[in-house]
Amino acid sequence: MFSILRLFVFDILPIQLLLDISIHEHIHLSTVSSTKMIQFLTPVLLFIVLYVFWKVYKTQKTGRSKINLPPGSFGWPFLGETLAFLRANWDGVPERFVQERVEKYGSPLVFKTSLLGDRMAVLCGHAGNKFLFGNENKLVAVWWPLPVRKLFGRCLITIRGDEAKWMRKMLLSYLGPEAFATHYAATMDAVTRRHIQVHWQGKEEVNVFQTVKVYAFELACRLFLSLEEPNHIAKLASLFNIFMKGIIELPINFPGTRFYSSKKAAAAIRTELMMIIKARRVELEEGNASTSQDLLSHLLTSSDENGRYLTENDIANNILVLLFAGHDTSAVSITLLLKSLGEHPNVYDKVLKEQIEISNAKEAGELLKWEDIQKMKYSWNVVSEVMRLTPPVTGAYREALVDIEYAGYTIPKGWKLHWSGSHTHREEANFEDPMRFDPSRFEGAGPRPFTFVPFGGGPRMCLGKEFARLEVLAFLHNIVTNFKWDLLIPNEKIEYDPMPTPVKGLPIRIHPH
Ligand code: HEM
Repeated sequence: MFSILRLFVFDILPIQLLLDISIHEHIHLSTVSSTKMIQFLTPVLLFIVLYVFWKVYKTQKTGRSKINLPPGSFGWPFLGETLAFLRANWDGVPERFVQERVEKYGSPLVFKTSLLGDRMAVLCGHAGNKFLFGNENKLVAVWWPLPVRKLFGRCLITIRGDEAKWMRKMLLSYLGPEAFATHYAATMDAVTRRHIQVHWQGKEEVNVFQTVKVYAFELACRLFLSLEEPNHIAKLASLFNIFMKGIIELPINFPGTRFYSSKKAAAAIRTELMMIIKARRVELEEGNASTSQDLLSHLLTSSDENGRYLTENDIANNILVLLFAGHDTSAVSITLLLKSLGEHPNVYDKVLKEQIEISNAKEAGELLKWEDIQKMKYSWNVVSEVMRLTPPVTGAYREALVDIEYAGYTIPKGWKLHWSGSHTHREEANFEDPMRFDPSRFEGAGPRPFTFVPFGGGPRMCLGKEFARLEVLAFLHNIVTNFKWDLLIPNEKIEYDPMPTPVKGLPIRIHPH
């Protein structure tokens, strides 16, 4: 967690840029004498001190300016209110940061703060979500912290405007509901069955999070790249674990830092992906692969209406993003789902009943179809209630493209904006008795628009929503029809790092039916 803090603190100062530029990869510290070291560091430190003073001056100046900024506080110099924000996450109640300020400033629709090293406006509640989701590319644009932008290169999440719209359309032609869900339900079911056979059957105890992380990665490798060979997947998975560690770190590209290792791992994954891409191109040309067998074939053979294709680099970078965005999110959702079902046996019984009805209507051994997924209504309400109480992605960020007038205040151009699903999902105004676990909230018309936003909304809504829905439901179907389970640590604490996970990974004891 301290790595996140360090990232945020350092992100305030462009020290990382300085270090990135001035400490070249080939300088080995051991060969530099201490005098030389002092000579080198003195101007660097001087620069930092001057920069710090300049930044304080600028922050205070903005605070005194005539612009009618939203209520709120920029907190401590440099740190802003990042510590309070992180503390709420560490305590497992991320919504507290927003709630305390909403109460303090008299229920505003927006308040100002300083987070992640930037001045920021937090837009509260469903009105804030509606405003941000509805103004993408007009008043606001998606924004990710520096290490993310540096590590991923040109891909969907690091580009904006028309180019991003085009790239999204290309990816959605595979991942969208019509294309994806209708064709890939059976493949997902087959992979899930195999996973359960290998990792669950014959076991007495399972650590859910560790196990479903393997499942989510294998599934993505299968559906994106048709990779099945266990050693190949394991090699990619281990590179991926190193890569993930640098995403929320100081972007110092120097041997020994996590960012450096992450960048190297990203380069190795890209090399691997490029080899797979090139081999596939040959297979497609020789008729040894089908155009619809997976995401890769689809992207290599699909063009837009003007005949424009994604480049091989674009494909490699976007597959990297999809593996990143779709890996832990699904694993977290499944883990929290199993936790809730372990805590609410009556809900488990109803889910089991629904899933057995679906199984009974099928031939022995027949795989799930899209129509079966459509029948899992109660099960999806349960998943939705789990994501309402503990959204795997607590919120996201945007950047103001112009000065924005909102709720009677001005949010200056360049400020960052934050929407918080974890706060909206627990507001009394949106959900009666919000802390109660109650899947029936999603029956009928369900929650009001913009009050339930686990996948975000608008043009930047989660691209993998259908993938995630299918994945979680296919897993749920197979797990409840095979097992019942007890939680080995009742009320296991959830920590956010940055996604919500039970602190011990949810160890359970499983009982086959
Ligand atoms: C339960 C699982 C998941 C949850 C809760 C989730 C949540 C989210 C949220 C909240 C966003 C929007 C962030 C924003 O407003 O900027 C997002 C974006 C995204 N998600 Fe997911 N996600 C999940 C699974 C997946 C999967 C399985 C994939 C890939 C197959 C995926 C790919 C993406 C991508 C590429 C974006 C960026 C879209 C863009 O910027 O245009 N997600 N996700």
